[in-house]
Amino acid sequence: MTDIKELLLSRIRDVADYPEPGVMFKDITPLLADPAAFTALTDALAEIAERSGATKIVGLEARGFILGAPVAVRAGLGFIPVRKAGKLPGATLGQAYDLEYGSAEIEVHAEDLTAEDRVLIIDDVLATGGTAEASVQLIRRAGAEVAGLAVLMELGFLNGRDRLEPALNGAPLEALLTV
Ligand SMILES: O=P(O)(O)OC[C@H]1O[C@H](OP(=O)(O)OP(=O)(O)O)[C@H](O)[C@@H]1O
Ligand SMILES: Nc1ncnc2[nH]cnc12
Repeated sequence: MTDIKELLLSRIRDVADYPEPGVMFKDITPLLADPAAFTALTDALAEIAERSGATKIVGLEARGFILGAPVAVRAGLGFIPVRKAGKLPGATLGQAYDLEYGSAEIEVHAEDLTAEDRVLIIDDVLATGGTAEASVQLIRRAGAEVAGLAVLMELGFLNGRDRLEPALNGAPLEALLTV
């Protein structure tokens, strides 16, 4: 494993049985609190953004905002928030989905994405892939192209990649870490 991967992994805390029994929660707050690790993560994701040819970064609420916003600034791209339903004030498009621990709906401002846009989606964790799959569908319905999806960590045992790959339709899924 590279030094950067070791650094990132060492700053992610496992919390058993959160938010419900049977879930091993991957807590990224120690990583965010460490400026060297947070900078290394931002740089690695910005490099993926530059390679992808993306014109915009979409971050998925809430932890995808924390990672996606500095990446957008670093890569010189606009940042578009995909929020949980009911939080955006303008005209929205929405998409329902299932989570490892529940179900939810996400929304985006319809006017934020156009047919000219190539979007890199950023989030912290790929678990079942439900959130990511819904975001891909949402971005396509908004008329934009999906340049790829980048996450800090993929939970391989939940097979989110298998669920997501048909929706990605050839666009890359890049995970800095896989556990
Ligand atoms: O692959 P999935 O099974 O869809 O799970 C992954 C999603 O779950 C978490 O977000 P959560 O909905 O818990 O929201 P939060 O970031 O607001 O805590 C995580 O940040 C991803 O967005
Ligand atoms: N196990 C997990 N840890 C952190 N975020 C998650 N989102 C879905 N499953 C998760």
